[in-house]
Amino acid sequence: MSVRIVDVREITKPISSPIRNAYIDFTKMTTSLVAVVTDVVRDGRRVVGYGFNSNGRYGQGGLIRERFAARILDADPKSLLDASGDNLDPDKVWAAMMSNEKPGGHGERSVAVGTIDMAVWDAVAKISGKPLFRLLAERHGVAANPRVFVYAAGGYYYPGKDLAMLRAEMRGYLDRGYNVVKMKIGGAPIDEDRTRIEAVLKEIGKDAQLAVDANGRFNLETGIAYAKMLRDYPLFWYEEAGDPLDYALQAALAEFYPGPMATGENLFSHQDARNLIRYGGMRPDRDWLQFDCALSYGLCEYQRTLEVLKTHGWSPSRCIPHGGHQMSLNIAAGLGLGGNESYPDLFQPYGGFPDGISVENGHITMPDLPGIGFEGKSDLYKEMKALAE
Ligand SMILES: O=C([O-])CC(=O)C(=O)O
Ligand SMILES: [Mg+2]
Repeated sequence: MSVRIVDVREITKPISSPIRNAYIDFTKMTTSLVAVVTDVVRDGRRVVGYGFNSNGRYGQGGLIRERFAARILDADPKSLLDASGDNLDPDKVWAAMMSNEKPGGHGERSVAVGTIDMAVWDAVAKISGKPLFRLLAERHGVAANPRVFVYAAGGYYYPGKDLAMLRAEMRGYLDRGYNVVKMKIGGAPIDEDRTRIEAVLKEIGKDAQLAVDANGRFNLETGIAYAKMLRDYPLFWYEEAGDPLDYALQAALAEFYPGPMATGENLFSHQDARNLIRYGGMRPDRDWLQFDCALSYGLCEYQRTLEVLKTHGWSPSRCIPHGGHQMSLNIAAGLGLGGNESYPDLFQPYGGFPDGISVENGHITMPDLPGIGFEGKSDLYKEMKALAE
């Protein structure tokens, strides 16, 4: 059977909203939607793999069109196949994309590559006729676990939002079955953030736990001041206190914050992840790693990151990726991650779960849909189909 990538399409879509974290607002946020079109037909339909670049970085149309899609389409189709010749080899497609790219200084090419890589894995799993999480578990010789922990991320700042609205938002997440919720900090003075945190803790009581996210805003002094304030509360985690690349700051914070900390969503390669593990003082018994494959060269690279973690004594169960997309849900279910982020009210239609999947006791159960499962989410699939079918 011949398998050939006949086209790689990209369109940049808005995912804008008036929300703000401590570092950016999302009024102009976009994402790249990508389709990898193959010549394979399954159940009477052409197999198309889809991907998008999570959130927080902008659309990558320029890089995708000028370099990464072009290299795939220029490659000898046979050089992209696995040993059986019956399917694509994601690592070979990845290598074709990255030919003539120097190491280091990852910039945003990791986002462009991660977006295409998601679409390639979607196509590969669809050609195999399997859900991606089952294909991954088979490849790694581990048992898949379709039940995945998810938490509700929100608690953003936005114009006119008062404590009652913040509390109502968090109550809404509990009502939908979540038992861990997340809110932003660092976008207001520390006393105001303390009041916001206390309001949320009062609202959620014993029903749930609260994580807080500073989005890399703090210098060492402010990060420590917040650590001293936050350690009064039983938080699920204290996230991204300082600049994502300031490993010494992250390490210093551990002296002031005995509770769990989380970071990694803005580290875009296995080399950066390794530096965090080597120099960031992260503690494998309690801290959390949030690398998002869509932003960081995709699942081919994420598997290398998991290898790095293993070498340094970290379990994949300490990873709860950023981004709230179905790709990371598949990795979590297939390779035993600790769970995945979700944004119940944001970044639609891109984030979230297939239709009919509900959160129960902070977990969802993956349906057995071929590929990543985008076809099961009708609002998202409508956008995807318009690009390629
Ligand atoms: O506000 C953002 O950029 C998203 C974020 O940090 C998260 O989901 O952890
Ligand atoms: Mg974050």
